[in-house]
Amino acid sequence: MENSVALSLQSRALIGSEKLGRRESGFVRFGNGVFEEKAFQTIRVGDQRSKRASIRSGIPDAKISCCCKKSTGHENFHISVDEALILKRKSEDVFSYLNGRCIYLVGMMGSGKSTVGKILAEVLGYSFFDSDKLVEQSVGMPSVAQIFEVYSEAFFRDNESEVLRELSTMRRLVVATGGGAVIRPINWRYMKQGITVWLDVPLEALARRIAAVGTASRPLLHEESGDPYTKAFARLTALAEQRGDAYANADARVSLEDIAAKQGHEDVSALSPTTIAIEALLKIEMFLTEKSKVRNSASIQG
Ligand SMILES: Nc1ncnc2c1ncn2[C@@H]1O[C@H](COP(=O)(O)OP(=O)(O)OP(=O)(O)O)[C@@H](O)[C@H]1O
Ligand SMILES: O=C(O)C1=C[C@@H](O)[C@@H](O)[C@H](O)C1
Repeated sequence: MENSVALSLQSRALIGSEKLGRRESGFVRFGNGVFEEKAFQTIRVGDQRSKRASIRSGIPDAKISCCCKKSTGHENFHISVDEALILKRKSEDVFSYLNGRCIYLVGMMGSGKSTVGKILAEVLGYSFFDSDKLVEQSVGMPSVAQIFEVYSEAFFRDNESEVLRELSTMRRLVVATGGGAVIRPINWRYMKQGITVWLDVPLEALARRIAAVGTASRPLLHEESGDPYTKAFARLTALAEQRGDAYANADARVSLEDIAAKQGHEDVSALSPTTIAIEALLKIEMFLTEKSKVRNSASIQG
């Protein structure tokens, strides 16, 4: 990607959080019990100075309500007051441990990286980025599917690595990475500048989610024939086999099967994105506290 080609990073309205600081209250509104997608702000990042200035300058405090309504308008994930409070408390614990480090969510297509990522960004006062969207913007095409078709998967992957490299220089971001970002070792070098979290979702659940919205926007799932669930499941299974343990490089693993078992649910579809976001915060906290214990005992010994 040419430096002169300004790529646009798309960020949430919380882009100004570094200047505004963390809002201690009012980041959830319990009235309607639903999160609401906010308008995205576009900043130019071809020039690193203007990128950082945009992030620092901030925008007026956005009112954040308690619900996540995807832009498709199909889904509403309701959250209870209890869950909202746990989410808030846990985010406060994790915030200080993070010390500004970014969170990179990895996982298969449809694993909920964007949905959960937006919740995490909101409660931490971080900015949210979707690396697929950043690649679309940097290439100047409306969809990943089109980039694959007009150029190639390799071209997409090169641009994806470049986007991750740029993001790795920044702080206080939650990044939903592309499902295949884990296959290139260089991408791990970039993502490991922050904390990496794997959303581990059973393939059946992924296929169900993807079938519900169709496979058109996901080029790697679109080639198979058959009904949407069957083709999504077949292709996801093949991709999971090819990728082997790549996702397991992440610092923290959020297993939906484990959460469901813990909470006595038979099916992971009973788990709301908020529940998953809370578990992600717990796992991040565990990873960071473990790491600081190891560091402390090494400094005592040495
Ligand atoms: N916990 C959940 N329960 C039910 N549906 C969910 C949950 N989390 C996400 N979804 C739905 O699954 C679909 C995929 O979610 P999302 O876009 O967040 O995944 P993603 O990992 O970012 O996908 P991709 O990598 O393909 O962009 C969406 O329709 C979303 O509403
Ligand atoms: O799993 C994958 O390889 C992909 C996932 C999507 O997020 C996109 O990055 C693209 O469709 C490839």
